[in-house]
Amino acid sequence: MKTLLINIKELLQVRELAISKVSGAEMAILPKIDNAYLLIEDDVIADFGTMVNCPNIPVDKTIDATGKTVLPAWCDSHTHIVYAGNREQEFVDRINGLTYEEIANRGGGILNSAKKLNETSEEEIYNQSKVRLEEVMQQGTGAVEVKSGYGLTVDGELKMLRVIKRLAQNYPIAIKATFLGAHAFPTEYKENHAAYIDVIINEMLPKIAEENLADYIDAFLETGYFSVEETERIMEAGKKHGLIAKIHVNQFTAINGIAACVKHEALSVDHLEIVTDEDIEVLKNTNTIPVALPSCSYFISIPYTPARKMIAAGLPLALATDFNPGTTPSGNMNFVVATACIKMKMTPEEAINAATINGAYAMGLSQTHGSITKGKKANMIITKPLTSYYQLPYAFGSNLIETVLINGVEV
Ligand SMILES: N=CN[C@@H](CCC(=O)O)C(=O)O
Ligand SMILES: [Zn+2]
Repeated sequence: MKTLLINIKELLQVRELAISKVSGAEMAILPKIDNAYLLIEDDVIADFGTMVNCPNIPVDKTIDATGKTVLPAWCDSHTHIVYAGNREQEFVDRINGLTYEEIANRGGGILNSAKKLNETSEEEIYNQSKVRLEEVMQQGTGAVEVKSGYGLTVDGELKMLRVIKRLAQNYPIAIKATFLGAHAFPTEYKENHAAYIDVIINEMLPKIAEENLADYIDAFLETGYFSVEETERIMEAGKKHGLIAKIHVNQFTAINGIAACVKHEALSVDHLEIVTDEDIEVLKNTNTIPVALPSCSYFISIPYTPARKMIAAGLPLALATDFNPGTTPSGNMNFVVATACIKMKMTPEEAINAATINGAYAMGLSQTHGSITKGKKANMIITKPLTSYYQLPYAFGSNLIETVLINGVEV
């Protein structure tokens, strides 16, 4: 099957050579071809260039993209798409003055979602989650990481990971699964953290490895959740089962967690709303990518990740949604890109790099996703006619996407 896109006004994120990520000043550069064509063969990008060199070959389908922008589909490297029910009541409680922390201390928050998840059947969780997955695909996401972490019991965590596996089998979008048993301490382990960590390491992890249910391991490294030492135990145990770390850290407090993640060669450190100079220093010249989640900052009114400071220090930065029922009930990467520009002062070029190639890197997919490169998956967004790609973050409330292709097929 051959599909030819012609007359593309702007073809963005064109990388002749596959790169793994962009860092620091490189993030301001978004290579593009004006008046371009792009050839898709089956599920991969076969060729692209300027219209003057457009091949005159028989194809199965031609898409005329006059006036439109084409760019790689978003790569959302941090989500909790699989959950049961919602937390609308906590949303209203926060409007009425309670904080996220106060709600969590009353048994709400993650423990509220865990209760709902353990009371809901696997089939029902699958049905609720697939609606969200279908929605984010329509919004231009072509690769996504999904975490467990609302089970907090052996059965609950396995149930979540099996749902993620089933979604990966049934949908064309690339899905990476992350085991987040260390998301919160269940009430019965509140006074005995070591015992819950033993359950994670000795009961959950071996079963997850046996069924090959996860690619990565995560923990909520935060004051009141998992300490640096506890998270180190989790990362070490994960590594023994071949699971690389991607860690929630520095959401509310900076407690030297990032240094521990770098020491354990984490692929990514995510949230980073609170970042110290030492945290930035320790990330320099490492393979660990920081991931910012601006719609979480927006939704629960916490600081935004200091992108300017991090990029000025030469660091790479990825953007992701954090789609979850508590702090970010939205998986819309278009909103994330716009909010990064509006609130974090990232340029459109930096934000698009962060949401495509760097997002792909943050879930180990940059060899196949995140740029317009021959041989990569034909995952792309075709916009409505735009004056320029600046409109994507500028017109933040408009749906500017006309078509989404995943593996070369319209979704
Ligand atoms: N911070 C930890 N985990 C999620 C929120 C969990 C929840 O409130 O359900 C996050 O990334 O924001
Ligand atoms: Zn999260």
